[in-house]
Amino acid sequence: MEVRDLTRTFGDKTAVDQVSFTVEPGRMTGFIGANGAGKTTTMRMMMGVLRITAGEVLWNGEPIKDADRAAFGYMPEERGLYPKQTILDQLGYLGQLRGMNRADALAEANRLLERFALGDRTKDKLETLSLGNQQRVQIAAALLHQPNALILDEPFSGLDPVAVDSMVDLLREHMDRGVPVLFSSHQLDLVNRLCDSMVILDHGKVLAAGTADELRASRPKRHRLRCSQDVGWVRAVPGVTVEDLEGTEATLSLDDDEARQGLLQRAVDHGLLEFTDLAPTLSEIYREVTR
Ligand SMILES: Nc1ncnc2c1ncn2[C@@H]1O[C@H](COP(=O)(O)OP(=O)(O)OP(=O)(O)O)[C@@H](O)[C@H]1O
Repeated sequence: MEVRDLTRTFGDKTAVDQVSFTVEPGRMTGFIGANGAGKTTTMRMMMGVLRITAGEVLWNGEPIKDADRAAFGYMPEERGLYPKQTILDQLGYLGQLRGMNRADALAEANRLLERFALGDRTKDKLETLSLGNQQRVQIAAALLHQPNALILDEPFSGLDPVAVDSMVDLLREHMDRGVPVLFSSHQLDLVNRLCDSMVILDHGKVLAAGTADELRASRPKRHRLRCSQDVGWVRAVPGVTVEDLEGTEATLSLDDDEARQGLLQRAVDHGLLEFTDLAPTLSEIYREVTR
């Protein structure tokens, strides 16, 4: 699934500005960005529930059609299940809307609800469930018809850790069938743990996209230096930028190999104990690119 130069304006405000990225088959791609970055607007355009101002959405290399989208699983931000209807009834109905026969839809709904520990609540009205459990039903609704792709707007918000794990297990089963999964989240630790790839959006623009390793490789390398003696001298080494320095330890970055050589030579004279590369966490990358 690919979006190319996708743009949406509201009046004179550009909410999504020439956004391009790809969601690979069988991959979980995290869509991250601050409130108002444009994630929901992008997903709505991908699902065809919001008009595209410019750009396009491609599915298997071709402009996407409504029939393709009908086979997708979508969890919209506004959710949209019926509070007063019983859980099983509405899942059965939603399955039928997606082309399943009622018996198959009910059987699959029962199976999913069982997996989410809601097997004894199937005859209850949605509104009688806790918010986290309503969320589980929403997820079941998106997965019911063995979707070809999944577009999930904040699917993990409000879920307890056990529910997150059972949802991830379910999503992995779909990914194993080659389904591309795009999900938005504010929970960077979760995105770090779950995603093969990520897209960082800010003020409607893609700031960075790729696998965690690609994103790490694209950031300036940082190092930790530890010596047996005070390391205040590092500030004077050409090509070294000091980020943090305390006594015998410093966190720094280097302009080039020459700077590395110069640093290490002096470090040996000051009792070098440790010189390590620091891999940035996703949170650090996120903060750095959105700064
Ligand atoms: N129907 C609309 N009319 C006018 N402006 C809109 C509309 N929908 C979204 N916007 C604006 O577009 C921008 C992007 O909003 P969007 O909901 O896509 O962000 P988001 O990244 O999903 O945020 P959040 O994480 O808070 O859900 C915001 O400035 C928002 O106010």
